[in-house]
This record gives sequence, structure tokens and C-alpha cells, in this order.
Amino acid sequence: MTENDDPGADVDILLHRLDPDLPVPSYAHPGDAGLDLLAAAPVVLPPGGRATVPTGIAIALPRGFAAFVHPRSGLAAKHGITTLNAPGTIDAGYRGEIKVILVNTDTRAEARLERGDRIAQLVIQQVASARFTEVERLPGSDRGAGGLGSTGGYAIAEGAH
Ligand SMILES: O=c1ccn([C@H]2C[C@H](O)[C@@H](COP(=O)(O)OP(=O)(O)OP(=O)(O)O)O2)c(=O)[nH]1
Ligand SMILES: [Mg+2]
Repeated sequence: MTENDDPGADVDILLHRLDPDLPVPSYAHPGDAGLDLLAAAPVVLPPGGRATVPTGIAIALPRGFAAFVHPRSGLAAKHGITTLNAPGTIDAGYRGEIKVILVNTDTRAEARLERGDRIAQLVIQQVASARFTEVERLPGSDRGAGGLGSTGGYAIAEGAH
């Protein structure tokens, strides 16, 4: 068995193309975590600007799953374009068009994306639903309440921010 035919953690998901002229989004390589989402319309992002971009697809995730709209690292590294609400959350019950909220973090350059460009990637994951039990005191742990940098290790000099 090669990586190409190992089913891994495959899950069947119903997909509806609202824009049948665009291809169904697909994984670039077998085993990739993210499948690229396409822009269904051209978009111009002024420096610092944002836009909500249609992808032309809607999906029906099985209960117990969610999809997350992640940025593409190439767009981020080369052009400063990322997803504003990263990662965007697609709920299992959502049947509307998947939209990508892009932001151009470059303060000087306008960004132009064409219809059909790969603008973000969708990661499908299993998620748990919480059943909360309220208590007066939580069980202890090694970390306790330490967070937000409690373990240290920053290269930035004190007073620099
Ligand atoms: O990047 C995103 C994020 C969300 N959605 C859709 C699917 C998701 O299920 C729905 C709601 O998203 P979220 O809960 O993040 O937004 P909200 O502001 O809380 O809206 P709502 O009140 O509809 O839950 O919007 C997208 O298409 N793209
Ligand atoms: Mg919500």
C-alpha cells in the first residue's frame, strides 16, 4: 500500500457547487491536511484592506466534525495576505456558501486575486461537544493557572514593547 491508496482518516462529505464552472476543491498531495479553496470572484485588497470572498461551494459535514478555514502560507509569506478570523470555523450544520475573510496586512502594496485563485485552505477535523458540569473547585494540575508567557523564553528585550 502506498500513501496514495492508504485511506487514512478519510471521511465522506456532501459538497454542492454553487458555481459549477469552478473545479471541486482538492488536496494538492495525498495526505495533505488542507484542501485549497478557490476564489469565486476577483478581489482587490487595498493596503490594510479586507474582503469576504465567496468560494462557490457549500458542504454538509457529519455531526462531530468541523471545517477550519486556514490561511495559505505562501500568500502570507510573499504578500502579507492572511485570513482575518484565522482559522474560520465552518459548523457541521452550516449549509451556506463557505466564505473566506481575507486581509491584506501589507501597508503599501495593493493585492489583486483572480477568480479561480487558491486563497485559503480547508482543514476537516473531528470535534467534541462539551457537556459542562459546574464545580466549585477544579482538580489541580502541574501548570495550574500559569499561562500567557509564564514559562518565559522570549528574545525580545524587556521594555522593547
Ligand atoms: O471563515 C468563515 C467563518 C464562518 N463561516 C460561516 C460558517 C459558520 O458555520 C458560520 C458562522 O461562523 P461563526 O460562528 O464563526 O460566526 P459568527 O459571527 O459567530 O456568526 P453566527 O452568529 O452565524 O454563528 O459562518 C464562513 O463561511 N467562513
Ligand atoms: Mg457563531
